[in-house]
Amino acid sequence: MSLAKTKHIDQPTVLYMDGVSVSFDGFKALNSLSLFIEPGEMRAIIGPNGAGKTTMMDVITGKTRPDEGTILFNDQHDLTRFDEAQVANMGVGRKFQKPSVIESLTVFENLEMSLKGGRSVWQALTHKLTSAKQDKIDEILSMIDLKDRLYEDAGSLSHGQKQWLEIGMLLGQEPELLLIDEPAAGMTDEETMKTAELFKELSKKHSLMVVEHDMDFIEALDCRVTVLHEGSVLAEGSLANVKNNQQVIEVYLGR
Ligand SMILES: Nc1ncnc2c1ncn2[C@@H]1O[C@H](COP(=O)(O)OP(=O)(O)OP(=O)(O)O)[C@@H](O)[C@H]1O
Repeated sequence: MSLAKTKHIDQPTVLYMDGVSVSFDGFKALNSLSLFIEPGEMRAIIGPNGAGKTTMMDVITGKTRPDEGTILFNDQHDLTRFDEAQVANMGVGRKFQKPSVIESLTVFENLEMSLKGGRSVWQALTHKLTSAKQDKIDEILSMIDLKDRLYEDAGSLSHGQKQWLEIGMLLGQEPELLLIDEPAAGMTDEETMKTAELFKELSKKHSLMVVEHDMDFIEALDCRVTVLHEGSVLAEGSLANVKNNQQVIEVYLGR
């Protein structure tokens, strides 16, 4: 039986999770979680502390193995069977909350290092990139708006710029699905809105799952929202829709 036959919906999905549960010492961090993301979709995930948002990203990316449930990438790869490196290679990129750019390297060097396929021995010896790789770096730089900081150390960038650089480094891996954890945390209002614009641009070519608490940012993303609570989906819909949901107000927004 092909894996796709285990799906309970007909439409194509880039990410399909059904009945996913994870327990830590008897406590269910994920409790029969089911959600799916369509190809090319941007989805915001919100929910109170401890709702299971990080654990959900951990099971998608092969960091944590679920006790039960189905997780499919592109309707064909059963992600529960692979480790973190394999899932990343398949095209699922993850950005943790804290930027992990190498501060002593320049913006260019950070990006160069992140490119898929790395550098060949010849390129490393001659310090030359293939024109395809140079084009890729140019494309990423325009996207993250760091063209004029190219040869400066990443350590000299603002917090927001470091986050954008790290997103650029993820793009170097050419992921199909990006999982991004609290990108707006610590950003100025201006950086937050610029990040929303960047994500809208990214969503033209990638599918995105964005975990965030900042409601202004989520409003600017203008996408479907899933509310997690106690390890499962409490509500799903437009932001306006979930904001008016009485249960969502009680467990999250009304606090
Ligand atoms: N390795 C672990 N061992 C034991 N309990 C864990 C572990 N990881 C997570 N938990 C528990 O599972 C629940 C869900 O945690 P998780 O970090 O996924 O929530 P979250 O929605 O990401 O929260 P936050 O918004 O605070 O980041 C929490 O109660 C947490 O304490």
